[in-house]
Amino acid sequence: KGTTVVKPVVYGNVSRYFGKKSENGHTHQWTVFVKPFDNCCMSPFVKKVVFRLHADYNDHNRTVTEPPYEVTETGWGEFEVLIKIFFVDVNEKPVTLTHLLKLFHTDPDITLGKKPLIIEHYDEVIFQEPYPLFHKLLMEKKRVTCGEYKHHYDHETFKKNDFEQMKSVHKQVESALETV
Ligand SMILES: Cn1nnc2cc(CO)ccc21
Repeated sequence: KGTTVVKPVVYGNVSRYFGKKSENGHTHQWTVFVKPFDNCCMSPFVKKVVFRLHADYNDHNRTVTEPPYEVTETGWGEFEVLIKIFFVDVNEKPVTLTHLLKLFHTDPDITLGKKPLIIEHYDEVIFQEPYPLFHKLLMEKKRVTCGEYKHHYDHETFKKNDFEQMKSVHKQVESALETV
């Protein structure tokens, strides 16, 4: 039958300049996250999310086992964060999203720390023919209890970058469905 379940997610980071450099050289506080696009809680089908930070951070593999799936830190540099989502069904392969942490922006209000920088990317976790029990968990539409998420898309960026990305994701799904 080829049942396909699609879970839309948003991942990225928020960053805020301290307004000055602190004694340890850190200049920004940031939060990297992954959240459901449609505000349906991910906890029924997500076992844990591991955020792999830059190797120089203490305990650079941060494991989060319940929502909100996010890590907040301070620092001075931008680097790639690996976001690995593990599912409650061990037969389902974990999904790894890569996000380039962004701290800096040309907008003076952001540079001066008057407002945060918000970067969001859209993607979809696609499950092909999940086992019945897991399928049931995937279809549970439990509303998020950790407060409604607001998506602060930078619409230009979303339309330009993520739309291209989305088209490629759909192409993958179509070709995968052809094989079944
Ligand atoms: C690359 N980067 N940027 N900011 C950082 C902070 C730490 C922890 O002190 C380690 C690495 C960092």
